[in-house]
Amino acid sequence: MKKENWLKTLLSFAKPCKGKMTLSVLFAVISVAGGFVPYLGVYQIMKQFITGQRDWEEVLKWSGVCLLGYLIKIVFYGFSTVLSHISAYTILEGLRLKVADKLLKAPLGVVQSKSIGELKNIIVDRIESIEPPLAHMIPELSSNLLLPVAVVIVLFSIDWRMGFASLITIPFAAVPMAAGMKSFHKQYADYMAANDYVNSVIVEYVEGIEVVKAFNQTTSSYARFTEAVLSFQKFTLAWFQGTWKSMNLTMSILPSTFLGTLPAGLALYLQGALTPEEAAFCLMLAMGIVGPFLKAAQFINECKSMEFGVRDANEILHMAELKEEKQKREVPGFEVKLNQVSFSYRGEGKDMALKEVSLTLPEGSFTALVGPSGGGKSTIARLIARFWDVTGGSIEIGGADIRKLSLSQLSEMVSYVTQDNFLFDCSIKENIRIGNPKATEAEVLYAAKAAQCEEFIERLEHGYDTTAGEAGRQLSGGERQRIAIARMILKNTPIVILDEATAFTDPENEAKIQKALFSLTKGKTLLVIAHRLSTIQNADQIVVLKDGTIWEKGTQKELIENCELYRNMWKAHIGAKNWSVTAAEEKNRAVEG
Ligand SMILES: Nc1ncnc2c1ncn2[C@@H]1O[C@H](COP(=O)(O)OP(=O)(O)OP(=O)(O)O)[C@@H](O)[C@H]1O
Repeated sequence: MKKENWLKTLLSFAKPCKGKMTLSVLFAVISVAGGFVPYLGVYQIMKQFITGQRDWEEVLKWSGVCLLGYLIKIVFYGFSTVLSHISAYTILEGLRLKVADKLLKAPLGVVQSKSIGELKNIIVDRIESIEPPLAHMIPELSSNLLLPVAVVIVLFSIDWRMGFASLITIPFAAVPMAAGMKSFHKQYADYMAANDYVNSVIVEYVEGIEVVKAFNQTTSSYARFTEAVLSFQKFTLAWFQGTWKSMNLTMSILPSTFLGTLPAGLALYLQGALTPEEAAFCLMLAMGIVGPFLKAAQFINECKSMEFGVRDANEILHMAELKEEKQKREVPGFEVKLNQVSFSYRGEGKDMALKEVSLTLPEGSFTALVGPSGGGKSTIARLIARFWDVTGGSIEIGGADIRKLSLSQLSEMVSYVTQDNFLFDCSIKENIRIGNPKATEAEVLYAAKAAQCEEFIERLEHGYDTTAGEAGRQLSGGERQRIAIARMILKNTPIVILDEATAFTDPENEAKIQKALFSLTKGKTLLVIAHRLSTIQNADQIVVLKDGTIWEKGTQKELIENCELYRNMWKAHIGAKNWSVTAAEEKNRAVEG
């Protein structure tokens, strides 16, 4: 992966808010300048008293100046903060959109090589962790750094010895600080790795809670979970124990500026080099150096968190993309052709899921893929939908290599319904509308009806407006599949792939859906993967796949006559069907008896 500087990446997303960021810096500087005015005001007031003038008008004037300075500081700090927050959210928005876009453009395998926990960690937590430092850095870091710098400059301008005296604690504090920071980057990287691990184990635990409940009765029996939590706790404790001494020492030495300024101020006053008001002013100024400086030091941690956030986001931003043409291409037909297609999920030429498969799905025909588990049926379907690119050979639609089409053009041509049907947390209606966001209400209802969804949707409390989350567990696997089929019907593409699309549906509904599907897909290039062979017996061609190669192909009649593998599969299917009918009859007889 190409390594890019994290700051460069971050700034590349800052382009739309460059003006706002510049203004934010400018306002922060004005705020710092405003914050310095009260120091000068207090000095003038002090002078009135120390010199014995006590001109109340002067005192009142300088009090007003202090108040004005303070107001300028607050108001401009507010402006700066607002602008820096707007900029931070703009940067985060750009980053999140780019990451989401990247996930769509990357091959599915690359995305799936990361666990859900890992992805959630990057997209939700890491990117979110960039926001607070980003939003606060400009106003806070500017004031917390510029103010001490300005104070030190003023101290030097009053007397260079007072300037040095105010910095006396720095070399002493630097020693323990350097010791504490020695392995900061490595420790932080280890902390992030430990954090990632514990997060991904927690997400895995929550995702697999059903299995945990079924096979382990208590949390502690889920060893991986407890071990991960414990090791994270141990790691953080060890880190804290390794650094608290040096950090506490630094924090106690650094603010003790009086150790330098008090004796120096007194000595210079006694020598006559400083007037009493100058000496008092220097002592007052020296006290204002360390507080902001320590606050600025907190940003070291925040900057690291930002660095790691951007670095991890960068990992996604630099994922390999499926190459695509930007321009739409004229595709004369919808015949699908696999030319010597080979494919390995590992991309290294080993564990070939498909080996030089050549197959034509004529336009408007119905092809079924059958065969033993692991034969490569779903792989063919995924490759046609271009979730991955073929390792060898090519796939054409209407004579055009699908790698030469844009992903959106391909998506307009191909619908792919799988066994895993994800419902987004919006209404059932909106979930169906994903198939075609421009569909009218009537079209959505029509698709739902055709996919036999109406009966169970009407059962839900808010019908079509029930959110998928609300419907949640109320929806069975078969019902979810029917929603996915409704999406496909609404999408209305010329090529349709159904990968075990009705596997979870009960036989009665399956028959109805099949009927609807076959009438709705008439004239389309249809590819069906099914284990229930009775559902595909009328296919124009049935392709038997075994071990990544085409074992045999033909019509149902031809295969029963010529292909022993298919014949056995058919017998097993019919046997299972007869068995289930007989079992049901026996059960009925027992109930009646
Ligand atoms: N995401 C993946 N990563 C790695 N290997 C995979 C992946 N998906 C499938 N495979 C492997 O590729 C081969 C073909 O799998 P495929 O899912 O295409 O078979 P199938 O015929 O559809 O099986 P089934 O009928 O069980 O769904 C199998 O050996 C499988 O283990």
